Amino acid sequence: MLCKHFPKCGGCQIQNLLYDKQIEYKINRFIDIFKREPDEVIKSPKIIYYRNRMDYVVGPNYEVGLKEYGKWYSYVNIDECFLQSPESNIIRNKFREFIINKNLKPWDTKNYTGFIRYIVIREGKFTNERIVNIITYKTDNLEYYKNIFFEFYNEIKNYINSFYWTINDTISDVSYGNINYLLYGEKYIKEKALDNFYYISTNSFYQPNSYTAEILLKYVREFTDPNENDIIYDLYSGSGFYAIEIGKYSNYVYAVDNNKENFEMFNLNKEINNVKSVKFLLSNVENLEKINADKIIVDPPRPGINKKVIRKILESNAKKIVYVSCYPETQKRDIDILINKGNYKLENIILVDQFPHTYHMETIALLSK
Ligand SMILES: C[S@@+](CC[C@H](N)C(=O)[O-])C[C@H]1O[C@@H](n2cnc3c(N)ncnc32)[C@H](O)[C@@H]1O
Repeated sequence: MLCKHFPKCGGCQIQNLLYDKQIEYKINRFIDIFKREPDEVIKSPKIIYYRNRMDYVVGPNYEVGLKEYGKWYSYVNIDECFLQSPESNIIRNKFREFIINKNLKPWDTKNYTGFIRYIVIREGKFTNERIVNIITYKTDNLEYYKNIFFEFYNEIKNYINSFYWTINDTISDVSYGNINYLLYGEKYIKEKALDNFYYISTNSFYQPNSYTAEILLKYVREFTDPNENDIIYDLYSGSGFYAIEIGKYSNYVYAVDNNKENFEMFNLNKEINNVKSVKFLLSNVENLEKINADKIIVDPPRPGINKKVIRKILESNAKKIVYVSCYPETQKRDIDILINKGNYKLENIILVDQFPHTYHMETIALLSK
């Protein structure tokens, strides 16, 4: 596959390599960082249309697509992308046509003018449910725009289950905001991983590749090896992706995340999967007083585990740490600290190709003592 927007588009960086060569590239990157080979390398079951979320940005000249790699003010007007789905292509292209026809002004990140900022599409690969969210700057004409957006909804309604409008009234160039209107359909969509269902809202966290997400879940369960009486913390838990699965086997599971939308989804996830015992602590992980755990699952954002949190993990003396990461450089840094200061041993580390055609990878490490 070589998409016509490559290499300008920032969505994929190594699409010019055949898939096996991409894997080779990632193994070499892994070896560079960890100074050892991964114990296992797992390819993505799907290499096109694998992403369940795309945040298409709107540029000042009615570009709708992604940014050029590393350039915050260069927009790639995309009419075909192999990352999400054919339906996503249709919706995005119709959206561009719509904002042009209706003369809706794009937001300009340089001059802080305009209105339309992003269109975010999320979909459940195994449920075929889809949520569309239009992100704009603020307006005094709420009802007027609700009616306009309803016209767009009518154009795409056959493809979606849920239609939102979010207002980001700040100058930050982000695809979320604090005012959310459900304009049509279901409040949330669902995705399936192994035997579990997970609710997804406009901005709750869900692993972006639904196919490898199942693989992560399986390995995290296997590495954690949960027993009935284990006390298990799932740090940076999102909406409880791992905690819900682990909660089927252990009675004392605590998920910790600081995002309210994740908390809301967690409560629904707990219900739909009938996992009663798992508890959610809505908090910054670094604010936990103490981590009193036998086993810890940790899946931080790119900067890795906060220093205070590392200290608390070391103090916990947990016998197993399962460390999932989307940023191997910070994971290596943290693993070294855990090994050197906590006497942990790196038992296993695997590479999962969660992001085909990009140089990103997911890694899962099992540390124990
Ligand atoms: C990579 S995601 C992992 C989510 C989850 N493990 C999953 O697989 O769905 C990182 C999560 O960390 C949360 N987060 C970021 N900083 C945090 C902090 N300081 N304290 C608690 N949660 C945080 C985010 O809300 C996000 O859900």
